[in-house]
Amino acid sequence: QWRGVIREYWDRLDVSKNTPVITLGEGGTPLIPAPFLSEKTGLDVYVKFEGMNPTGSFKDRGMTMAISKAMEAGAKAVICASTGNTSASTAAYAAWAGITSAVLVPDGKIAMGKLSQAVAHNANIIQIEGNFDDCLEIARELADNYPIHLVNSVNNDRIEGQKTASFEVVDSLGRAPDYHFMPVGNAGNYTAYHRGYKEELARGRTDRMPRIFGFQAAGSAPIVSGQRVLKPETLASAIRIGNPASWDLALAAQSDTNGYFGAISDEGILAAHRMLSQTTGVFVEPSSAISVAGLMERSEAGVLERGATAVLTVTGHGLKDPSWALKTEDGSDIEPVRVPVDVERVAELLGME
Ligand SMILES: Cc1ncc(COP(=O)(O)O)c(/C=C/C(=O)C(=O)O)c1O
Repeated sequence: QWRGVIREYWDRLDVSKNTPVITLGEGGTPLIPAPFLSEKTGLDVYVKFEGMNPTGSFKDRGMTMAISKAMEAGAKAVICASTGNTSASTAAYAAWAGITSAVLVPDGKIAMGKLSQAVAHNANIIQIEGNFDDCLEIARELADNYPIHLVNSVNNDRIEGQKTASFEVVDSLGRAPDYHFMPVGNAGNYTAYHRGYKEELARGRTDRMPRIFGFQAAGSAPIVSGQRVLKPETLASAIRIGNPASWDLALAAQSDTNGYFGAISDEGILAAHRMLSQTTGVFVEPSSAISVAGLMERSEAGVLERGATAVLTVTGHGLKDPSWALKTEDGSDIEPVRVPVDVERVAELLGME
């Protein structure tokens, strides 16, 4: 029986018998072989399906640590800025812990699934008339000046919890992969995977450090361009972030992994989203599909070694933002065919003559 990230990796986290373990059973997510993507790229491709965490995104890994450590420090209230998934996770873990949560979200820019979670878990939700970066500035100010604990990924406890995903990949493969692909918003997750693999290397559980490839949406790619994006724009709302909170840490990680940051267009993200769900049976929110788009782009660029092992982290479940699956490539609504109760008609439609 999986006991959640803190209990599974107790000796690799900064916890003690004084740490209350606030958990919803996060972690232990599937590492799914992807034969279609392997065939297409000539690599051995696996998908780490982080949408299978309790609130449907990888944020739960960091939240179990952030809220547990906050409670250890006596916190009675937590706050976060969020494009959506952090707010859903904060609200859920705070509800279980019986403490108050406040979440600041960019007005009108949060996917319905995520908003419904924050509401359902009774968070104090405030829509800020600005973008995620504005929300984070306010959340940091409040945490500095009021008795409320910040649980964004600027809080190292979040990175600590999220590094456990690398441990699970090494547990599953018996070593680190050659390449790891993931989306990048604040770059906390990029930092966390690097930290996890570095620790696994130091404890001799792997003989290699993967090259970590991080991808941003073309309209919101500060790390790729090297400068802050004041008005980030992309349909991938989870990673619509113009001033990454872990920018410096991610650049340090990039140099240690011979890593790469790339940008993908919104069209490329949606094409990858369709490819993943139709060929690999994994349904993710658009931002997560950028890992697949990045794999294809780097494979077509001819920079990936044939036969190498690649892990793609897909960070959020498709049910968070399902509307994109109901639109065709040209953006028109998909309306499934409708017939009367008539078995011949159905047989005909299914081509069963
Ligand atoms: C589905 C999904 N995929 C990728 C990212 C990027 O991770 P980082 O690069 O560690 O920021 C996010 C981030 C979301 C928030 O930042 C938030 O919820 O406030 C996400 O929800």
